[in-house]
Amino acid sequence: MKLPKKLMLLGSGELGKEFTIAAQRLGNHVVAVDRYPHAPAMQVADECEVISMLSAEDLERVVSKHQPDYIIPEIEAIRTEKLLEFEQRGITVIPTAKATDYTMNRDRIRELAHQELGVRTAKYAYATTLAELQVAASEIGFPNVVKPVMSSSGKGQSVVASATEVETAWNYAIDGSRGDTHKVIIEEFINFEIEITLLTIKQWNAPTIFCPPIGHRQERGDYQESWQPAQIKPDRLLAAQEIATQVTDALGGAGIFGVEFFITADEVIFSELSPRPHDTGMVTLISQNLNEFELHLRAVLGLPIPNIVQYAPSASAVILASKNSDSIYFNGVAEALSVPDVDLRLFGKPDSRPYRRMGVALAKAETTELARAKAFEAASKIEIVDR
Ligand SMILES: Nc1ncnc2c1ncn2[C@@H]1O[C@H](COP(=O)(O)OP(=O)(O)OP(=O)(O)O)[C@@H](O)[C@H]1O
Ligand SMILES: NCC(=O)N[C@@H]1O[C@H](COP(=O)([O-])[O-])[C@@H](O)[C@H]1O
Ligand SMILES: [Mg+2]
Repeated sequence: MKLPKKLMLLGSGELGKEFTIAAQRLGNHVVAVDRYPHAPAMQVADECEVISMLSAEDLERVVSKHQPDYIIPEIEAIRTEKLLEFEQRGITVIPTAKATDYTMNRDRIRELAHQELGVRTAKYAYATTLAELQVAASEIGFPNVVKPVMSSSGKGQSVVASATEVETAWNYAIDGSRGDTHKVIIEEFINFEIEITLLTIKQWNAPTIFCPPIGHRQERGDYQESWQPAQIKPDRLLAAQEIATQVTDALGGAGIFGVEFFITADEVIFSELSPRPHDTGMVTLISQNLNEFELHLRAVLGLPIPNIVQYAPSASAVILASKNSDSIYFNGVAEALSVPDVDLRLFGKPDSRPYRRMGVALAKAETTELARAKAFEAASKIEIVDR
């Protein structure tokens, strides 16, 4: 294997930025692509392109122009049929074009896990009209969770407490849906003790390996804080590792996957997975010898991963914007960094909107509780101002 390789990143947010840094540390050439200019990964990549990644023509144009060795999707919203075509033409799509196609929408990956592989998931049904959703809701029971089939980061997702709320949830899901599909998934509400991301590294020519489990807390369907290791019983962890291996084997290829599980008093329930680094996995930027981006890169390029070492209990806490602005400054950086074993990533997104993730605070400590408190404290010291 000869380096450098040319890597084309489809999606250039905070996850892509750290991946680009990891790739360039080993001398690779990165072309960062996204829908808007000055996206985080573009600030550190060798070259960049601003296109609609849902457009087959746009994708064709940039792939023909740059002739990458690898196409590395960083977001879900990509014209995945086109990725299948690139793969047939001999370009390696990470982890596989099939994996990006199956995980673009919630229905295919859910059916693969539940129907083909027999993995335990929340009870679910689909609806394409309000009337269908009302019937499905009465069958699944209350509370339940309604989500657009095409969405991520909690967009269009709501918890429905009773029959009177179904219509509001339907409208919210349709408004929050990516594209023009009017299909929603309704799931039984899982009353979990903890939810985890199991970073699963699938390699070309070596066995699948795992990072210590990451616990996380979500609000509005979007992650607020994560910590590692998550305290779960060894037999639960083993069960999650077996499911993660089964699902990622069915998707094939190589790379890191963020496999999400709900852990209840007596069950391990598969939720969904990202065939790429996971937002909650940003905690590995401080916790491990190799972070999730370095692991992804090594898996993609077929480089060895001799060990994954967790240095100490660690945590991450998000820094969110509160309003629309295109003039972003951060106050409180010095205060946040004055505590030992605390670090920050400020993504450099050119504009903000309410709840947009603009940065993350990272912390290490003697226990996950202390690390969480430190990361939260550091994040709360950062104030986003206009000038
Ligand atoms: N059936 C459920 N029962 C209980 N909580 C749920 C259920 N489905 C989703 N949630 C909560 O909402 C969060 C977001 O849901 P999910 O992961 O399906 O959405 P997402 O939009 O794909 O998020 P992301 O892209 O950020 O991973 C979950 O992490 C969990 O906290
Ligand atoms: N849960 C998926 C996730 O966290 N994805 C990360 O957020 C970026 C989009 O951010 P934006 O919406 O602020 O542009 C994506 O590009 C990726 O880095
Ligand atoms: Mg999720």
